[in-house]
Order: sequence, then structure tokens, then C-alpha cells
Amino acid sequence: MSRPMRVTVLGAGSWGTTVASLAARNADTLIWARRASTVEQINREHRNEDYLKGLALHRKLRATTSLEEALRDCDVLVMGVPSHSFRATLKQVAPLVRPWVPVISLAKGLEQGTQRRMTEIIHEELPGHPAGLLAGPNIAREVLQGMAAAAVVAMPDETIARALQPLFSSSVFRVYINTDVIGSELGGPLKNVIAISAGMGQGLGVGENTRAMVITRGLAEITRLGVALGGRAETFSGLTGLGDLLTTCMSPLSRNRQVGEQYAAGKTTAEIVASMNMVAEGIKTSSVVMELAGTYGVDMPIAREVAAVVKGEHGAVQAFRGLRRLAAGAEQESG
Ligand SMILES: NC(=O)C1=CN([C@@H]2O[C@H](COP(=O)(O)OP(=O)(O)OC[C@H]3O[C@@H](n4cnc5c(N)ncnc54)[C@H](OP(=O)(O)O)[C@@H]3O)[C@@H](O)[C@H]2O)C=CC1
Ligand SMILES: O=C(CO)COP(=O)(O)O
Repeated sequence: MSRPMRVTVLGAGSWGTTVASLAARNADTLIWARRASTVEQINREHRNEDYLKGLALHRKLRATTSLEEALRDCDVLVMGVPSHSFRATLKQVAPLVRPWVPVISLAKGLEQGTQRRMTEIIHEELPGHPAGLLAGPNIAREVLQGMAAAAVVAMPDETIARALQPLFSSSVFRVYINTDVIGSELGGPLKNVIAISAGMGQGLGVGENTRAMVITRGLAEITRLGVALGGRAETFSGLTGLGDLLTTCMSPLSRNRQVGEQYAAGKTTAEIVASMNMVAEGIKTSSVVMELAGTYGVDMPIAREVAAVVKGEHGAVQAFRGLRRLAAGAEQESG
């Protein structure tokens, strides 16, 4: 007798839990969390109060602290842990998951030290598994509340992408597909860095014209680096590029934007990280982005200012002064 499709989500933070709740509408879905209290709350109360306060999860979603149980009958694996614990989690997964299972990353970061994208890490740690991602302008709270949104499943193989599309879709969550994995995967980490700059601007009260400049010139930087790394230019004007950049720079719910506001208030990176119970990937990603920009000879003035603020080399005010000093060339060129 055939059993229903099993989706396993690893990592029960804001986004892992939200995606698991979406998938639970369409498939048998199990989420793995490392804390027993989280698992108990999801199973008994259908909530995850630490990350999604006051919101109800799909009643069919089940949770476990056992990685063995989570992976036993897994048909599709969704990685909801942040980029800094992505490889370590996959190493634990490797002996437990069946060989052909597709792996979908939710993480919007780049690995420190190696500068790898998450799907590259999947290929290294789980060779032979189809690897892709789900990304787009998707603030978790809004998606879980049923506010309409759209995302992209990016896989190199269009047939697999089409097979995965309905697992996450609902009448208010529209899932597109894209075979440009590199371009789709770079939009998220890169927009997180630009969103820190937008947050600094917000905190400093620089005005809407300046914010529009940061977003538009930020997209130019993202596209330049993304294309240099092998992404398709048109992908960066889609949901995973411009779409995600807009939502993250504009929403007060964005953690990366909030980080920028904290810098504007004079806080240091250590103080900001210590005060947060959630991840803001842009903090760590900023230095990785500058390494890549150096290697590929790509000019990224906004990201450079963010990286300098993160490292404590100067403050938010100086970062915006730095941006004002830039010479403006032709719009399609650097700067
Ligand atoms: N939140 C959002 O709106 C969106 C987030 N993303 C991306 O999704 C990824 C996850 O973010 P998000 O869910 O928001 O993060 P949160 O900060 O909300 O939660 C992080 C989760 O990861 C778990 N975790 C961290 N390290 C480990 C580890 N070593 N082993 C097991 N579990 C671990 C945490 O567990 P514990 O609770 O035990 O600490 C927690 O459940 C990020 O890359 C983010 O950029 C993408 C789209 C939207
Ligand atoms: O990626 C996100 C929205 O698409 C979430 O952004 P933050 O991590 O800044 O909250």
C-alpha cells in the first residue's frame, strides 16, 4: 500500500515552522526541533510561541526532537536552519536520509570561510541528492497569517521543481519555479546586507528618496555580483531578487532592517546580536559578500559600508556620509 508523501523540515524557527505549516496542508509533514519544549508546544498546542507569537499552526503538523524519526520516511527534505548551522546539520542528516531525496534550502546566507551557497553545501555533504531552494519576499509572520504572497522553487531540473511546487502552494501562497538556482539563491543573502543599510537609513531619518536610492542602487550591486557568480541577470528583477529586497527593506518586521535601525541608534554588533532571539543573516553575510566582491572585482559601495559598520570600523552616520561621497558615473556602471 502506498503511503502519503512525507515532507520533513529541519529547524523550527520562524520560517522553518511557517513552511512546515504550509506543507502540512498538502502532505504528511514532520518538523524537527532541537528543543523538546518547542516540539511539545507544536504537537499539543499547534503553536511556536518563541518565534511566531500568537499565531496558530496547521493542526496536522507534527514535531519531533528525533532526527532519526524525522528522516526515516522522508520524501522531501527542507532545511530551515540558518546558514551558520547548515553544514553541521547536514552532516548529521547524511547517514539517515535515503539517497534520492530532494533537499530544499530555506536559508538566506553564505557560509563563512568557504563563501558557499547552501545548495553547494548540500552537494558537498549529500552528493547525488537533487538540491534547490524555496525563496522570495516571505516575511514569516505575514505568510503564516495567510496574507497573500509568492515564492520561487528553484531547482536545476524543471521536472523536479514542478513536482515540488504543489507541496508549498495554497490559494494565497503562489509558488513559481525557476531553473536558475545560482541567481535565485543569491538574491536572499545579498538583499539581507542591503536591508541593513535601509534600516540604518530608517533609523537616521534620511528620508524616502534616500531609501529608494539604497534599494535601487542596492539592486544594481546585487545584480552585478550575482551575474559575476553565474546567476542570470533577469532573475534579480524577479521575486527572489527585487521582490525580496523590497519586502526586507520596507518591512518593520524584517530582522535585518531592524539590525540597521539598531546601528543607527549607536549599538555595536555584539550588543545587537545579544539582544536578538532570531537570526539576521545579513550581519555575517556582509563580510562574505565583500570577499566575493574582491575576488570577482565587483564594486559594491553600499555593501562595503554595511560591512564596515558590522566590523565596528565606523558608525551608521559615517556609512551614509561615505555613500554621499561616491562619484556617480553612468547609471548602468558601478557605484
Ligand atoms: N523568518 C523569515 O521571515 C524568513 C527567514 N528566512 C531564512 O530562513 C533561515 C532560518 O531563519 P528563521 O527561521 O527566520 O530563523 P529563527 O532565528 O527564527 O530560528 C532559527 C531556528 O534554527 C534553529 N537552529 C539554529 N541553529 C541550530 C542548530 N545548530 N541545530 C538545530 N537547530 C538550529 C533554532 O533552534 P533553537 O530555537 O533551538 O535555537 C531555531 O529553531 C534563515 O537563513 C533566514 O534568512 C527566509 C525567508 C523568510
Ligand atoms: O527573508 C526574509 C523575507 O523574505 C526575512 O527577512 P529577515 O531575515 O530580515 O527578517
